[in-house]
Amino acid sequence: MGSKRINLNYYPTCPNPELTVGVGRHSDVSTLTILLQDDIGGLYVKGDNDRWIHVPPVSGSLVINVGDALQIMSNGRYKSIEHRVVANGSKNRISVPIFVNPRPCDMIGPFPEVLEGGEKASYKQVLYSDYVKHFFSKAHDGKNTVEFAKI
Ligand SMILES: O=C(O)CCC(=O)C(=O)O
Ligand SMILES: [Fe+2]
Repeated sequence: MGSKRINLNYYPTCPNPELTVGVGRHSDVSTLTILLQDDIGGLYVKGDNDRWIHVPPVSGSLVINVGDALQIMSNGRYKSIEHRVVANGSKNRISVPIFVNPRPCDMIGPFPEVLEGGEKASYKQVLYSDYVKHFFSKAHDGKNTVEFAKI
């Protein structure tokens, strides 16, 4: 299913990383994101107790992040991961995320198979392009975008 989008992210050295937002906290709108990062580091995910956990670069490995579309389609079984990027004080950083997305024209909502045992839907059907438009209509705001699809 769907469309793929590849971004090439370049984070130049930042003399005052503590005063700068690399990428603000957000969850991706994808189903899954496959991320290649170089050896600099700076990606953090939100863990239990709202603690930020650094995702250390591991040579030859990819980071797989769950996105909002999969959270919605799985009726919350899989939770999208909130993450952010902190700039580096002495080195440039590059990352290459591949966002595996539904197609813009797809309606997304909990899969019928997920609800067939009588589970109540937590999300409504939304046009994926509307969901993405909503995401880009505002500043990054943690996991608030998914509220757009909440019942
Ligand atoms: O640079 C990274 O490690 C992550 C970038 C990111 O979160 C994004 O492009 O959505
Ligand atoms: Fe992201």
